[in-house]
Amino acid sequence: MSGTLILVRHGQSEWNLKNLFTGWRDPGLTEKGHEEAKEAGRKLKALGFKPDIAFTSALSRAQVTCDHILHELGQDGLKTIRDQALNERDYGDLSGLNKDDAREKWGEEQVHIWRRSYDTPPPGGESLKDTGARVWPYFLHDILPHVLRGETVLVAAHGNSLRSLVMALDGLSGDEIVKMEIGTGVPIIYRLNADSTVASKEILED
Ligand SMILES: O=C(O)[C@@H](CO)OP(=O)(O)O
Repeated sequence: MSGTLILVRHGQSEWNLKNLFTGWRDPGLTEKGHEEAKEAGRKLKALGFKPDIAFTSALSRAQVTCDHILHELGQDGLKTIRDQALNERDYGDLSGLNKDDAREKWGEEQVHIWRRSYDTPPPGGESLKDTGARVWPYFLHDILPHVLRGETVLVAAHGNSLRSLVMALDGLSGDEIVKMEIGTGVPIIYRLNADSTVASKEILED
């Protein structure tokens, strides 16, 4: 067995609440979102987790979530690396549009394909496959070596950047990933084997 990888999607953002496609836009967290992030930190603390390093995206909702978690853990100031490789999937022309308005305009099925399919990009944006093509190499090169050294690594990122990571870690197919959702502020704990395969996975839901 090697180390531990803790994945957390940011708490609820202002645009999650308003039901807008967000992607690379940069809204802040709602009150509920701040609370979800703190609660994630409290859950991790109760279980005795103590990250050695943290990674987050270039977007504030993930960075603030990361800060809240580290604060709850009593680890303010822990080395934290911010990189846009962990950003949310770029929603292209859909960014800023209301998801219900989009369903009315293009139909329920088309919008679901843009939101959840593996390889169909939204207009002008990234598919989950495109997202994985930047998340996975970054994970392999920058994050995984820490886990394989036996460290505990916190990654605070986004629904779809984390879906692409979970897809690769769990070996899910393009069909299986369609049904997979990641909740805001819900930690996912992976223990990895020395050969980087998954030894165990636990989702810290309420
Ligand atoms: O708008 C977004 O960027 C994402 C995550 O909030 O939305 P969806 O769940 O529709 O992929």
